[in-house]
Parts: sequence; C-alpha cells; structure tokens
Amino acid sequence: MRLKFTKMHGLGNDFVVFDAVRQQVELDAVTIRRLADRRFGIGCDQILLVEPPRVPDTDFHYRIFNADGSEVEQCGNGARCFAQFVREQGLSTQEEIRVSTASGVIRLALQPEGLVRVNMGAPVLEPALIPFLAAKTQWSYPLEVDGETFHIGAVSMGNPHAVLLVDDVDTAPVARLGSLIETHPRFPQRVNVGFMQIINTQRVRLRVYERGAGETLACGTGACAAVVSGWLRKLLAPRVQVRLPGGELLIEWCGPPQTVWMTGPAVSVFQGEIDLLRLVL
Ligand SMILES: N[C@@H](CCC[C@H](N)C(=O)O)C(=O)O
Repeated sequence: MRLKFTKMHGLGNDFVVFDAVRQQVELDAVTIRRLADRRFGIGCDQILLVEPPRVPDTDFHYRIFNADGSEVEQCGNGARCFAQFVREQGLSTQEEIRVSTASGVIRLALQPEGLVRVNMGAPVLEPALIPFLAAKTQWSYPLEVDGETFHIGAVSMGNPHAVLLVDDVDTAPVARLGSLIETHPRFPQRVNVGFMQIINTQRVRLRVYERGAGETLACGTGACAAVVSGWLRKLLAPRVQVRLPGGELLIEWCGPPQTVWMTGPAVSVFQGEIDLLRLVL
C-alpha cells in the first residue's frame, strides 16, 4: 500500500502526517515503529492522522501515535502542525478549526507569521484521572525514584505529565530520571516527564522526556503542564515564555477552571510517498 505523507515539525518535535480524509490509512504498531525509525523508516517522534470528523460540531478527528507504536490522547506541537497541514493541503480554509481527539475537542487558529494558537482545553488535576496513584494535594506529590524522593507536579493535558523543578536544565539527568519516572508504577499508563528551570515569573526553560519517544526537542502539552504546575505552585504568572531545546512557546493560563492557550510555529519540511509493504519487510 502506497501512502502520501508530509514531514512536519513544531520546534523540532517532528511528525509524519497522513491525510486519512482522502486516502485510506491503516497502520499497525509494527508499521508505526518502522515509519518512525530514523534509519529504517522516515523518522519522527510521532505519527499524526488527519481523519474525517467523528462528532458533531467538529471539522476533523486527530489521532496520534508515539514512535514506540502506542496510540495517545493528545499532542500539542502536533496540533499546530495539524492546523498548518489542513490549510496547506486545501482540506480547510477556515480561520478556526475544531478537532476531536481521544481526550476531547481542541480549537486551532492560524495566526500571521506561521504561528498557530491552540486552545488546549482545561488541565485535569485529579490524580485518578491523570492517571496517577495518589491522594489529591494542592500541587506537589512526593515520588520515590531509585531511593530518592522528588516532589513532582502531576497534570493531564489530555495526556499525563509529571513536572519536576530543577536548578539547571542543562545538567538535569533527563534520560536517567525520565525513563525511570515514565514507567513508574504509580503512573499506570506511563507518563511524560518535564524538567523545568524557572528563570522568573514569565520565563522558564524546559526539557521533556516523552512517554513512548524519549527526550524530544520540544513538547507542547509538556509546556502547558509545566506552566500549569508552576502557576499552581505560585511561581509563575498567567503568561509564560517557555524555552525548549527546539525553540519557544507562549503558554497562557489563568488558573482553574480556565483552558490553557499555546502559541507557536508549525513547519512543513517535505512531502513524499511510501510503500508500506516494503517498509515492514
Ligand atoms: N510531543 C507531544 C506529545 C506527544 C505524546 C506524548 N509523548 C504522550 O505519550 O502523551 C506534544 O507536543 O505535546
């Protein structure tokens, strides 16, 4: 089966995007892993599917697969690429598009200068819904990892996030702690792990070890979760510039029950066609 695809990225968090409106796309976990492989396939952190609408008052349905083949609920950088993709491919000319995901409906709006602003929905702070095995506290939870206790924020942006405060993201043990926390038994569906360094109330630096993909150059939902966690800890203002290894996002949140806004770029790199049968052999 031959499929047309577009390679895109949001701040270096890269995607293979398939139009599943005009072509039939069926991908199993093995094919997804091969497509995402940077040597045997196209290479990406996530695969995105643009599908016809499934629920009333939406324009499209959005599916997301991590490089390890797992299907997930949300992807912020991918959402901005989604908006750019449907415009470039002539699938929509609307200023604002409404898109259903496995975790609810998000709204995407193209802005001047290649930016996309996304209403990411309200963060979920109830541990059972993240899911995180803990009794609810205001904003911080002790988590024992490898004999050491860390105080983490726990937030769902549709997908689960743990947020740790660090003095310096450059020296934070992102790979070691990230993989230990990703698979921690208190996160039954695994978790994305953010390492946040606070510069001042309006600026942070962030690195994210993503569930199912490892450390990426940027994570949109991770940036939202980090700002939510920092706001709840009374360390951040409602409008925060988040500097990730791949570039900057603007995240805005005024506290519960408000929705989180994310603004940042989305870039198409190239288009191609791939024969899936050759890929899995
Ligand atoms: N890169 C994404 C998040 C992708 C999904 C995540 N790895 C998960 O498993 O939840 C973003 O920009 O939000």
